[in-house]
Amino acid sequence: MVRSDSHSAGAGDDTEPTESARRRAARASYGFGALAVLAGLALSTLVDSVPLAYQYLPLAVSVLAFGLPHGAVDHLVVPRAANRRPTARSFAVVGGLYLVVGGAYAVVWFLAPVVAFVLFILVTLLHWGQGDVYAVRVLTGGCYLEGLAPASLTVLVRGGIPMLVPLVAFPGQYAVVAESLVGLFDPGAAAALEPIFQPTVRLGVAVGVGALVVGSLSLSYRRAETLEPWLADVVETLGLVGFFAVVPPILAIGFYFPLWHSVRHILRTMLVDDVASEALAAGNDRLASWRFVRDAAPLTAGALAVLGGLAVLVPYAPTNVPDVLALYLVCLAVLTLPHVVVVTLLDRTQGLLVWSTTSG
Ligand SMILES: CC1=C(/C=C/C(C)=C/C=C/C(C)=C/C=O)C(C)(C)CCC1
Ligand SMILES: [Fe+2]
Repeated sequence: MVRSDSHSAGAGDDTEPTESARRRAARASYGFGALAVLAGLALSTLVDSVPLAYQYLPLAVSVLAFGLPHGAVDHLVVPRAANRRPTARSFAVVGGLYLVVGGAYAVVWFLAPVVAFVLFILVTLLHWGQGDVYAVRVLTGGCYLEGLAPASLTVLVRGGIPMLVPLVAFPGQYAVVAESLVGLFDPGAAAALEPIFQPTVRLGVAVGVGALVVGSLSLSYRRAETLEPWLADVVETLGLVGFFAVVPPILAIGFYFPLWHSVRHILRTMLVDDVASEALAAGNDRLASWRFVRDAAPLTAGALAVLGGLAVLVPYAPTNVPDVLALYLVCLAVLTLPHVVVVTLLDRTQGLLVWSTTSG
């Protein structure tokens, strides 16, 4: 099931991008990440005077820029990573997966929106954590994440920061967003979430996230052979904690989702695409980007059709900007569950699945 070269994520076979492509991707991921964090921090100093509706702007832009498109090449990535040509069958498998898993989860939103919302937070936590484990291991070269314990802790830390720090720091806005998502299906139901916004629960969450950060970074420190990747991990982790503790969450997620999570995944898809990877290695970012845009365009349109379908089907159609963005988030939720399956298969194909590594 797992190839023998799994430790080095496929090093030495011809599906592996050249080292210079990987380094260029790493630099781009740091650049966009720093942009997200610094822009968010800079803007958040002005945010008190900016109407809430404008805080939704970056999230709205992510519909077309990076966010929604980042999953729109899911039908191509696994065959490409395995050095196979995508076939009609592989398209059908991914299409069927989206239909069955996404469809079933959409039904949960209609029948039990509070359960669906909590699931959304948990799935996002695992998925964003999973994405950052890839980035730390492959882009930053953090070999210390091989093995179940350090990788799982880093998943929880990197995904827990965007999903849980805002709950501690901005419970009011968190509750408003939760209400607007759940309210598309059942306006009264969100009251069931009230306990999670209580001070004692938030204190527990804060202590838990703090312990995970300290535990995870100390374990990684002990396992790191060289200090540099670990230091980069520390800077990113603490930078994200500060970012989500200070920047109001709608704005924060609006910067993080496209410019951090999505950009990193898009770079990953470029590295498994021979043409884009060679272009990156040659410094031809335009060609690499064009390949991605071309590959992602059809299913980005498909995702917009899902958004349109949901707009028609939800019992309480959106009437204002926050509700439209709530609808977008529900659409993301439904598309993300099958996307997580594809990314997990990609992890497995690249020998990065935490429970398939043999060391540690
Ligand atoms: C906007 C927002 C929230 C939730 C955002 C989520 C859960 C986004 C998920 C996006 C995904 C899964 C993208 C695909 O990779 C919170 C945390 C409730 C806090 C208030 C602002
Ligand atoms: Fe993703």
